[in-house]
Amino acid sequence: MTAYTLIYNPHAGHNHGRTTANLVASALRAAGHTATLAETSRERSATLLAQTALADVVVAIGGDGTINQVAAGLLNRKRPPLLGLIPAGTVNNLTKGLGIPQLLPGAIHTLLAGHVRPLDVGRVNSAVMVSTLTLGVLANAAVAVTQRDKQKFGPLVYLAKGTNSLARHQHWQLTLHSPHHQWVRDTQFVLVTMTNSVGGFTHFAPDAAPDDGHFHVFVAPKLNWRQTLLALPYFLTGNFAKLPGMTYFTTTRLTIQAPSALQARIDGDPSVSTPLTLTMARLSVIAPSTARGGMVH
Ligand SMILES: Nc1ncnc2c1ncn2[C@@H]1O[C@H](COP(=O)(O)OP(=O)(O)OP(=O)(O)O)[C@@H](O)[C@H]1O
Repeated sequence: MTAYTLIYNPHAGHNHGRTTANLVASALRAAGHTATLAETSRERSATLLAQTALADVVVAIGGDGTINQVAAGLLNRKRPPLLGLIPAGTVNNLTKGLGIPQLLPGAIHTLLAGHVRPLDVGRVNSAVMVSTLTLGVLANAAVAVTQRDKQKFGPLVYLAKGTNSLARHQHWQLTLHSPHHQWVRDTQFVLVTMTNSVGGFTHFAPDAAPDDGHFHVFVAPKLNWRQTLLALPYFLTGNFAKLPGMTYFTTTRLTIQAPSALQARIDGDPSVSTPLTLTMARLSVIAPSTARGGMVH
C-alpha cells in the first residue's frame, strides 16, 4: 500500500482541478492505496503543502505553475517523497515532455504503473524551474498572457503574443557564463528549457531530455518582422537551434547578467530579477518507462 497526497489547484486549466483530484483519489483507493486531498488555497500554498505532506508520493494536479510550487516544497525536504503528476493545466509542458498521457485515464494508469525516473529541476536564485525560463521579449509576452487567454486559445496564445513582442525590436546586451564559456550577446530574448516541450510544442528542443542533467539555452539574435515570421517554421519543426544567428548550448550551470534588472518568467509564473544564477537539482518522478528506473510498486 502506498500513501499518496494529491495537491490540486482548483483554478488550473479549465477549473476542473477538484473534480480531477476526486477521480484520482477514487482510483488510487480502489487500487488499495491511501489518498489524502490537499487543495491549494492561494498562490504558492502548494509549496508548503508539498513540504509537509506525510506521503510516499506527492502528486501535483495542475499545470506547470502548480508543479513548480510542489517541486519547490519537495526540494526543501531532506528526503523528498516521489513526485507524481496529473496534467490539469492549460499548456502542461512538463507532463508532455515526460510523455505522461494528457487524458485522465492514461495519467492515472501511469501514476499506478509507471516507473521512477530522475527529474532535473533547476534552481534559479531562490526559485525553482521545472520547465521553461524566458528573459526579454518572450518574458514580457508571457506577462501579457492571462489565465483567461490560455483557457480560450491554448498554447497558440504564446505564439501570437511572442511574435507580436518580437516585432517591437526591444533588445538587451546580456552576458552569460557557463563553467567553460562566456557569451556576450545583444539579444531579443533568452529561453532556457529543461525538456523538449516549450509552450506546449513538443518539437521545440528535440535533444532535451527531462533527466539529461543540462539546461538547454537559446540566445536569440535580433530579428526584424520578416525574420520573425521566417523563424516560426524553425520553432514548430524542432529546428529552433538552427535558426540563423541563434546561439544554442547546454550547460549544468549558468549565470546571466544584464545592464539593468530584467524580469525572468519561470514556468509561466513567478518572476525573478537578473542577475540570475542557475544550478541543477534532482527529484524522482513517476513517468512512463525508460531503460532507467524501477517500478513504483
Ligand atoms: N487556490 C488558488 N487560487 C488562485 N490561484 C491559485 C490557487 N492555487 C494556485 N494558484 C495559481 O494558479 C496559477 C495557474 O496554475 P497552473 O500553472 O498550475 O495552471 P495553468 O496556468 O492552467 O497551467 P499551465 O502552466 O500548464 O499553462 C498559478 O499561478 C498558481 O500560483
